[in-house]
Amino acid sequence: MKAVHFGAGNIGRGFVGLLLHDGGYDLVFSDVAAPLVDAINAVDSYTVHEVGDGGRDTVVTGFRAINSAEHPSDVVEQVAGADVVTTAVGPTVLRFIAPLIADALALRDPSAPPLQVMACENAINATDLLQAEIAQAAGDAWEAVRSRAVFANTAVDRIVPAQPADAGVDVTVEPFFEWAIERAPFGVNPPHIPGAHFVNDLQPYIERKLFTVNTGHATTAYFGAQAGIERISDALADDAIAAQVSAALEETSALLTAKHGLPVAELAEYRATILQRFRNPALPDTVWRVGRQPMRKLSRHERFVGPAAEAAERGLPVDALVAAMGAALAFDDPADAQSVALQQLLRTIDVDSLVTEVTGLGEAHPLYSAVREVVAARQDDLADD
Ligand SMILES: NC(=O)c1ccc[n+]([C@@H]2O[C@H](COP(=O)([O-])OP(=O)(O)OC[C@H]3O[C@@H](n4cnc5c(N)ncnc54)[C@H](O)[C@@H]3O)[C@@H](O)[C@H]2O)c1
Ligand SMILES: O=P(O)(O)OC[C@@H](O)[C@@H](O)[C@H](O)[C@H](O)CO
Repeated sequence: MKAVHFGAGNIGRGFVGLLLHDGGYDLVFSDVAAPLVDAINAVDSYTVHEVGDGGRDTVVTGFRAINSAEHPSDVVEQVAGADVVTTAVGPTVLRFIAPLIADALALRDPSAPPLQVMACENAINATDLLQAEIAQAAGDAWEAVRSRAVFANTAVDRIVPAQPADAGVDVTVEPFFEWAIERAPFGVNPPHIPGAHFVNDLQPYIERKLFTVNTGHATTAYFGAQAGIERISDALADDAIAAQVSAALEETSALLTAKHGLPVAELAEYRATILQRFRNPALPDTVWRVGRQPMRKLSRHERFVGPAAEAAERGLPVDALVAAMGAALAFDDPADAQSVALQQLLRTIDVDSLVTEVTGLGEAHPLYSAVREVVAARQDDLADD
């Protein structure tokens, strides 16, 4: 069995690749970072180090990497003959890999079992997005090739921090992981991924994950950055920040209960586990990694505006989520292109244009005025500087 995984970065090597290896797949990583591709091809194995309570080392073997920028036709050929394709490139990069998958479907033996495609990104229905991009790339050929692949949305959860430059291909991760995958698209032939679980309805899983793990993580990062703290575990050790994070997560949990009927006690336990994971002192995770790309994180269906908008529509509280958005607006990392762009927008466009452009909220939305207030406050702060 063969799997092609796009994006040999932190989660790609430290989680998706690891579980595919455990499932018995020969692994082909595809990436555009030449030094990373070379480093992967220079070794026969790499180690995933789990740090923290119960952590262990696992050695991954049976892989190679292809630079898709330099050798796109090699990647197309590998995908055409693969059983599984996964991605962990970031939701905004899916459109760049879609043409390769579209070309591979055109090349694929029509009598072969369908290629099983799963995007493993932090976004709602990322695989649907990838499928739409592949359809667009295939153009008129799509109808003829679409039956050669099946597409399943997934929710992946494991904290994999940025790796030190001297780590080589090895990856340091937390011990916890969860991978929920839609069952229906595979019929009677799901991929063999030990540790993953297949579910009938992914929406509660992906929303519980994105609106708890990622909302809480980002809230920690943005308040931590504002307080001049580097590490996520240190930020949560600050009582005031921990209280802000808990308050934001109580709001998202209330929404998850109202929307999906998730039990209150179960969500309280889920939140406690997550906060414990963030506090893992052995995990060298930073506010800069977790806060990266603040404009993506502040967009309409993401970890802040997504749950806050639905909560506001239901008359549920949103104050803590809006406060966290205020902290996100102050995230100022010169090394992050979106942070730089956001600070520039805050300085140059009017408050209503900014709310609409960044959050996608219309003026009539019940969340609009609260978000407008934190944007205006941030603009006032910048004007005073
Ligand atoms: N790190 C985590 O804790 C974690 C956990 C769950 C989900 N995720 C999600 O996984 C995705 C990747 O995150 P990450 O932390 O591994 O980031 P990362 O930056 O470590 O890895 C992304 C990789 O994608 C590669 N890439 C960029 N463009 C590409 C292209 N066109 N083709 C092939 N490869 C390309 C990059 O070179 C990089 O190696 C994101 O969507 C993220 O939200 C991350
Ligand atoms: O990857 P992002 O930028 O969407 O979010 C940053 C972190 O919150 C994220 O990578 C988490 O570590 C991960 O989602 C845990 O499963």
